[in-house]
Amino acid sequence: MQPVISITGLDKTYASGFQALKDIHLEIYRGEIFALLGPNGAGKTTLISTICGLVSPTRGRIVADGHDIVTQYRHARERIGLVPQELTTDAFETVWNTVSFSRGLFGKPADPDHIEKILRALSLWNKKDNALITLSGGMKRRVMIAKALSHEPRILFLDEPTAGVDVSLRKDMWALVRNLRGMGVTIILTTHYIEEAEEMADRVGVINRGEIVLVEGKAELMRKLGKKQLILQLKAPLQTIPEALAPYALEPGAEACELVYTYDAQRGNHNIADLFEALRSAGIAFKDLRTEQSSLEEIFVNLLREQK
Ligand SMILES: Nc1ncnc2c1ncn2[C@@H]1O[C@H](COP(=O)(O)OP(=O)(O)OP(=O)(O)O)[C@@H](O)[C@H]1O
Repeated sequence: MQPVISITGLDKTYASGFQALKDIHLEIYRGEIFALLGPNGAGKTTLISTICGLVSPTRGRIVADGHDIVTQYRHARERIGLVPQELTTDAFETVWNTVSFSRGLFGKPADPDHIEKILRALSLWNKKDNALITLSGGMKRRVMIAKALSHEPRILFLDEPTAGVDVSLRKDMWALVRNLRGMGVTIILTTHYIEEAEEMADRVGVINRGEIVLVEGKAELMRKLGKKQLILQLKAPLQTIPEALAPYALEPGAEACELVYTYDAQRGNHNIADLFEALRSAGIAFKDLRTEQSSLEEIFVNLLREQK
């Protein structure tokens, strides 16, 4: 796949001496939704601010849509739209003016048709003459996205797009981001909501203490690291687990009659047929069963634990 952003050997040390990014190598592919996931203070904002040219790299190189972000800053920046965490707008300005003005800042000629298209796509068209101060929080956030899209960037950064946004609005935002990808925009979002990465991303990059710990397709990540559990509901509670079942490392479940078998979902040889046979031989009958797969949340927590 073709990278739209290539980062090689990127370090960032702030003036305070604090090293916020350590030897980052990362490629973002054209047309994907990439979620940069990490705990507070991991370096997510520093990384996207560096790609957007707002923070200068200490070492390393970043190329955005074919342009070096340091030596060809203007060209690189033109390709990029950034929706920052904080809403930075003039509260008394109208939606239309805010978005149109932003396009002008990039030296692009006025294009009312384009502005109309994005306002409609973001369900803001009927608010175009409203002052920002009269809008709800969710609408203001959408204005920030419209602003970032006003100069027709190929790459859109969303820094914590749903921080402090309630659950139903969060779902609207996810649908919106998918729509934007449908329009051909590559999307990089930062989040510490695992649910958000799980819901939206094609690939997930995990950053912790300034280092990229892992980059993986979301489905692969879940498949690779996800443990699966088979939960058997027994007909009668077990006092002890018979010796013959020891190889399966069975554990009692949350309910009295439950027995849990944990296996690696990726491996084909997880012996479930053998387990059933062994249960039958031991005279243990079950009336129902279900499987559960670990979520990205559990995977993430385990990853960070391993790193310590
Ligand atoms: N201007 C600065 N000078 C010194 N240190 C900074 C500066 N900006 C950020 N840092 C530090 O760099 C680290 C990474 O911060 P950053 O904002 O990139 O993290 P983050 O992953 O975006 O966190 P959050 O999820 O809380 O937004 C933090 O320890 C932060 O205190």
